[in-house]
Amino acid sequence: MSESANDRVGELVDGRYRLLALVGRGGMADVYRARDEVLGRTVAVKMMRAEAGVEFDDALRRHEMEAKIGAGVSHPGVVMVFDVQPSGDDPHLVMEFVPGKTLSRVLVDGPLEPRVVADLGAQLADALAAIHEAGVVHRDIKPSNAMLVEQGDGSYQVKLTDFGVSRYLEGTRLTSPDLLVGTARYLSPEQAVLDEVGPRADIYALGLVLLEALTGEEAFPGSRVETLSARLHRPPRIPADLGTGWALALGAMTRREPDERPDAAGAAAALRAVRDGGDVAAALTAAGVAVPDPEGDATVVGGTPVEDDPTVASPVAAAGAVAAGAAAGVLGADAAQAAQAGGEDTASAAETVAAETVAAETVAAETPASETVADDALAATPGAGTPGTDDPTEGGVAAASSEPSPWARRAPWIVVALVTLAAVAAVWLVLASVEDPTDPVDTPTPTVTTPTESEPTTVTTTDTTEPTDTATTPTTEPTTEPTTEPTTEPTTEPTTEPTTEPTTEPTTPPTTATTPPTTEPTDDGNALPPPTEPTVAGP
Ligand SMILES: Nc1ncnc2c1ncn2[C@@H]1O[C@H](COP(=O)(O)OP(=O)(O)OP(=O)(O)O)[C@@H](O)[C@H]1O
Repeated sequence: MSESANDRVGELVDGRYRLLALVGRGGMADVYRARDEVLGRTVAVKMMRAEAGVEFDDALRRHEMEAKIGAGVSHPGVVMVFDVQPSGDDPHLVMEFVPGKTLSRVLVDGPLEPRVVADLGAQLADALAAIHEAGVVHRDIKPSNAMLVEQGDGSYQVKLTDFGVSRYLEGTRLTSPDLLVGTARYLSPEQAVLDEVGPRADIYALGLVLLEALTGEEAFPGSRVETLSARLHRPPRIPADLGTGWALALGAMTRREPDERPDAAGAAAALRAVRDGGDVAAALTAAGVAVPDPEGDATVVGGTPVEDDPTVASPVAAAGAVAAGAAAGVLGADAAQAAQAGGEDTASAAETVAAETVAAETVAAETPASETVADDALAATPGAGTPGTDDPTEGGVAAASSEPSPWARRAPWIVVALVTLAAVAAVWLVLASVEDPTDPVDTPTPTVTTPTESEPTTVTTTDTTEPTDTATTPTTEPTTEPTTEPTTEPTTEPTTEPTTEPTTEPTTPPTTATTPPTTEPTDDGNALPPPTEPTVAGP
C-alpha cells in the first residue's frame, strides 16, 4: 500500500493480473489497465488505497458492495465485474476495461451537442433501469462515473461505473437514510436532507448531469453547502433555447418530489423522444408523470444559457438560502454534515496519473469540469471558473485582471469632488463678495483665504464615505484650486453653479464610490475552500 501508484505498474496481482498502466485515480482507489494472464484478455483492476481521509474498512465495504452489485447486473451500459479480492493486504476488484474517457473528461473540452447528450442520457437511463430492476440504487451518478467509448460517428457508447456507494433497495425504497453519500453537486434533494432515497434519486442526478453536458455549467455551483441548499430552494435552470423537449424531459427528471419524476424507463423514453424529435410529453405521460408546462415553468430560463444563468449571484443567493434554510430548520444538521464532508474533501476524488493511451485521456478526466468551477470566489466572479479550465486559479486571475482597480473606479468621483469643490469655492466667494451687502467691497483677500480653509470640510464630508486612503488626495488638491478659481470665475459662475452643484454632487458620488469596497471584501469573505468532488460519506 505504501508504494506510489505508478510503482505498481508491472506487478502481478493475485498471480494473474499484470498491471500495465495506471489509467485513473478515484477518491479511494487506483485503476489500472491490466492483462489477465490466465484468460489472456485486457481488464481493469481497481486497487484500494488506504490514505488520509478514507476509512479503509469503509472503503473495503464499498469495494465488496461494488463487486457484488457489478457482478449481479448484466447490462451493456453497466461495467461488468469479473473478480474481487475484498480483503487481505491488497484488496482489489477486477472488471471490464473500458477503452474510453469519462464524461467529466469529455466535458473539459466543452458542452456536447444536444442530440449526443440525449443519446447518452437515454443510454444511462437504460443502465439505471437495469440496476433499479436488480434492486439497486447507484446514489452517485456524476460525470466521472459515466465512461464514454467513441463509436467513430460522433456518438458514444456509455458505461456506468463505480457502484461503491450503491445500495440495495428494501422493497421499493432504500432505508437507513443515515449517511450523506454521493457527490454533492449531483445529489437529489432527498439525499441532501438525508431523507429516504430511492431509485428516482438517480434520475434527478442524471438530469443534472445531462443539463451540465448541454450547457457546460454546473446546475448548482458553489460550495458544498451552497450547492446542496440551492436544490432545496429552487429547480435547476433549464435554458429556454434548448427547446421544449429538453425543458419537458429535464424539468420532469429534476422535480423536487421523487414521485413526480419519471422512473428510469420513462426517462429513457423521454430522452429518446428528445433525441429523435419525438413527442416528449407523450413519453412522460406514458411514464405516468405530469408533463411540466415549459411556458410557465420557472425552471426554464430564456436567453443564452451560460451568460444568462445568474451564476454570479448564486453564491450570494445560496448563502442566503443556507441562512434561510437553517433559520427554517430545513438544513440543520445536514448543512453541518455537508460542511464537514466538504472539509474532508482534501483527498481529491480525482487526480489522474498519466499512463499510456488511456492515461492521457484520464489525466484530465480526473479534473472534471464540475470541479474546475468549484472555487466559490470564482463562482462569484463573472466569467471566471470556466468549465474545462484545469487550474481554477486561471479563471480567477483572468477575471481579476479585467476588473478596473478600485482607484480607477473612484477616479471619476474624485474629479467630480474636486470640480465641485472649486464650484463651491467660487460660489462662496461670490456670495461673500456680491450677495453680502455688509461685506466691504474691498476685502478680496480674506474672501480668497477663508474658502480655502473651509474646503477641507467638504472634502472631509466626501471622505467619510470614501475609503480612508483617499483622504489625502482631495485635501491637497483644494488648496490650489480655490486660489485660482475664485479669482477668475466669480463674476460668471456663481449665478448658475451654486444652486445645484453643492447640494447634489458632493453627496451622490461618495455613496456610489463606497459600493465597491463593501462588496469586494464580501466576496473575499465568502471565499470558501475550493471543493473537490469525491464521493462523500458522512458519519
Ligand atoms: N472499468 C474501467 N475501465 C477503464 N477505466 C476505468 C474503469 N473504471 C474506472 N476507471 C478510471 O478510473 C477512475 C477512477 O475510478 P472510480 O471512479 O471507480 O474510482 P473511485 O475511487 O471509486 O472514485 P470515487 O472517488 O468516485 O469514489 C475513473 O474516473 C476512470 O477514469
